[in-house]
Formats: sequence, C-alpha cells, structure tokens
Amino acid sequence: GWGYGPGNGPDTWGEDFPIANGPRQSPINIVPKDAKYDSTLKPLKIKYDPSNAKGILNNGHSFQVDYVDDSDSSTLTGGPISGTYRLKQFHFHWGASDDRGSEHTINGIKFPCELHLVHWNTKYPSFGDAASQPDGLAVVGVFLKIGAANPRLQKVLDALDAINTKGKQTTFSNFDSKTLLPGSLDYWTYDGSLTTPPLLESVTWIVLREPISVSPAQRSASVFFSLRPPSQKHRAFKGWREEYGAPLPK
Ligand SMILES: O=C(Nc1cc(S(=O)(=O)[N+](=O)[O-])cc([N+](=O)[O-])c1O)Nc1c(F)c(F)c(F)c(F)c1F
Ligand SMILES: [Zn+2]
Repeated sequence: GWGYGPGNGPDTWGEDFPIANGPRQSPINIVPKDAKYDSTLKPLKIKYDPSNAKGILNNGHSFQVDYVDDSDSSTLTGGPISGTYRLKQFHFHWGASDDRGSEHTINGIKFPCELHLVHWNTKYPSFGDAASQPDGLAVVGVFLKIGAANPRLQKVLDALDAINTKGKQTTFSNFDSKTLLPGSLDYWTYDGSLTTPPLLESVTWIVLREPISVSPAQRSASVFFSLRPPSQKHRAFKGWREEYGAPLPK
C-alpha cells in the first residue's frame, strides 16, 4: 500500500490515485505576502465537547483521535465555510527530524509537525458521503514548533505506547481538543484535498497562522510515527485577521 518510503511515497501515489495530479491537490506552500484579502471571510467558531472523544488509533501512517460525530456537539462554523461541520478526528504529521514533518509550509519553511482537525459538512448524511463532495470536508491545520513543553499534548503522547503497532487502538476519552489550538485563530484558507490517499478534492483548508509549541522530548516521543512530507503544489489562498477582519500583515 501507499506510504512514505522510496517505493510507495508521494511520487508514486498517482499510480493508484490519479487524482494526485488533479487541479486542487494539497499541501501547498503559503506565501503570506501573496494572500488575497477577502471581506466575506468570518471569524472561526469552534465548539468542541470533550466527552465526544472516543479512541486513539494507529492507522499505519499516523495516529488519530476519533470523535463521536452523531450530533452537533463538536462543530466548526464561520470562517470560510457555510453551514455546520462536525469534528470527526484529529491526527498529526511528524517528520523524522526537526526540519521537516509539516505538510504545508510558510515561505517554504517546514515545521516539525502539523496537527489536522478533520470536520465534515452536515449537509451530507455521513463523513463518507461528505468526503467525496467539493465542500464536504474542512480541515483545520495547526503548525507545531519546537519550544516549551505543551502539557495539553501530553495526554495524547502518553497514549501512544498503547498503540505502538498498526491497527491497534485504545479508548481515549474526555479530551478537549480545543486546548490544542493557539491563542489566535487568524488563518489562511484555500480549496484543496486530503494530503494522504485517497487525496480526495473535498477539503476547505483552514491553516492557522500561529503555531503551538512542543518540547524536544515530546517530539521524540512521537517520532516513530514520523512521515516524510510529500511533494508540494502551488495554489492561490486568502488571508483573514481577527481584528475587524483586516487582512493578515504582508
Ligand atoms: O479520514 C481520514 N483521515 C485522515 C486524513 C489525513 S489527510 O492528511 O489526508 N488530511 O486530510 O488531513 C491524514 C490521516 N492520517 O492519519 O495521516 C488521516 O487519518 N482519511 C480518509 C480516508 F482514509 C479515507 F479512506 C477516506 F475515504 C476519506 F475521505 C478520508 F478523509
Ligand atoms: Zn492530515
């Protein structure tokens, strides 16, 4: 199957997933000074219910924390999207060293890690249905930089020992993923795709400008989930700033 090795990495994905060469593939390089201001963009509204956390799973290419998504108790609204999107899961993309790991880059700079919170549009009956629609998914991307230890992340990292092989999962309850978000919800947004197969072009990307921190020790705790960042595409994106909807500084 697909992966990040020499024989099955991002450059080979087009063989099994021809959409890899599609018009709105992610990730992209974000160049803040080129972000277009869009007055129709709104502040992000994020409401997560910690009791919706269900379990943590090693899916073979990362680990994901799954949420109960049978009601509107953990939702994303506002921002560039219309309607209500439900939190389905979050996962991380780590690199094998501090200079790589994130999928998106800012001015070509990679971060050691990127957190993705995956949401689906409730105008569709299920995640699976939404995932094949152009407005079906909304993924909030948060960069992680190496710095102070992040106590909110520790509960996730402590659970990894219990899921150290592909397919293993364990219960993971009462976790407020809102605590993983930075202080500012300023963001860039563009229409893109899943960054791993099946690479579906159904994602409204919402990439937060402010990173959160993770300590070197915390980062190494997860390096065994390290993934080689895939090759990048170059696409347009818009910027939005909290204060009075002003454009992000260039
Ligand atoms: O649920 C998914 N989660 C997911 C997405 C990404 S992502 O990087 O592509 N992303 O969008 O954030 C990375 C990881 N990960 O653990 O690394 C993930 O676990 N992927 C996914 C899927 F597996 C399907 F078979 C499918 F039909 C579909 F619609 C999907 F969206
Ligand atoms: Zn992802």
